[in-house]
Amino acid sequence: MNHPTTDTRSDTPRTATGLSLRDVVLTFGDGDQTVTALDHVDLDVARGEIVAIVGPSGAGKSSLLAVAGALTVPTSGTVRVGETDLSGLNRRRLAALRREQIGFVFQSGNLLPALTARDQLRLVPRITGRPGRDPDALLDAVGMSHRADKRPGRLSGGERQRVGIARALVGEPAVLLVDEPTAALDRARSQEIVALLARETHEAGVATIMVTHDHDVLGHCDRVLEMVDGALHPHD
Ligand SMILES: Nc1ncnc2c1ncn2[C@@H]1O[C@H](COP(=O)(O)OP(=O)(O)OP(=O)(O)O)[C@@H](O)[C@H]1O
Repeated sequence: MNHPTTDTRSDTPRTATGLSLRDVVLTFGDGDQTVTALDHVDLDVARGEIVAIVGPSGAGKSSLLAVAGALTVPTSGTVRVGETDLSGLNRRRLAALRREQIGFVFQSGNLLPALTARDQLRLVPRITGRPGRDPDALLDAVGMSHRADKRPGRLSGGERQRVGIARALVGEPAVLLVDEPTAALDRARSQEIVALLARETHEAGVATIMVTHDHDVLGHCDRVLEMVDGALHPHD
């Protein structure tokens, strides 16, 4: 990440900011009951960079993903996805930005039970209205081309997670938000999945934030930050 490079697929400079949070505060409740979930958070994630967020339960990691993913409007501060300042957008435009610019990967893949792996990916362009990446090429890239015709019930946890990653990337998002991707996986599978996330982040030029409790996988990430009481710190 030291040298400005150009992503082969999109011509997006690796130094371009994919996601930017400035002085973001998120509080819940009021008066004596106020909880500060995010406490003046500043964070820039470049296109082609994967940043891991660790930290204790209740520190604000899920809140960070919710704000970065345009699911929760912060109490104050600025969130930008690419060049777009989210504070200027109404609910309809926020929903459109989520569909078009943000990919989500959850703990267990969150796939639709009735659809084959290929059809999970084919559904995305119908929702976004944009062609996106070729489903078969992307399934190949995540090592799932031989399972493309299988439904989630016939796939292992690691395979489901691979399909979930491919589905999150098929719409060519600017930002990828990943919540505990290895929670349901054994150690070897966890390493494979985070290595895959890092490789796809670099190759697709997406700005990735991964929340994890799994310290064994941090070596795959470009940066690691720790969240404590709603504030971000460098991780030793
Ligand atoms: N909807 C809500 N209403 C009130 N308080 C909330 C709400 N969502 C989160 N909080 C509080 O905000 C703080 C941060 O919660 P958050 O879920 O972001 O932490 P976390 O780091 O993701 O925790 P975990 O690792 O357990 O998932 C906590 O004190 C939590 O209780």
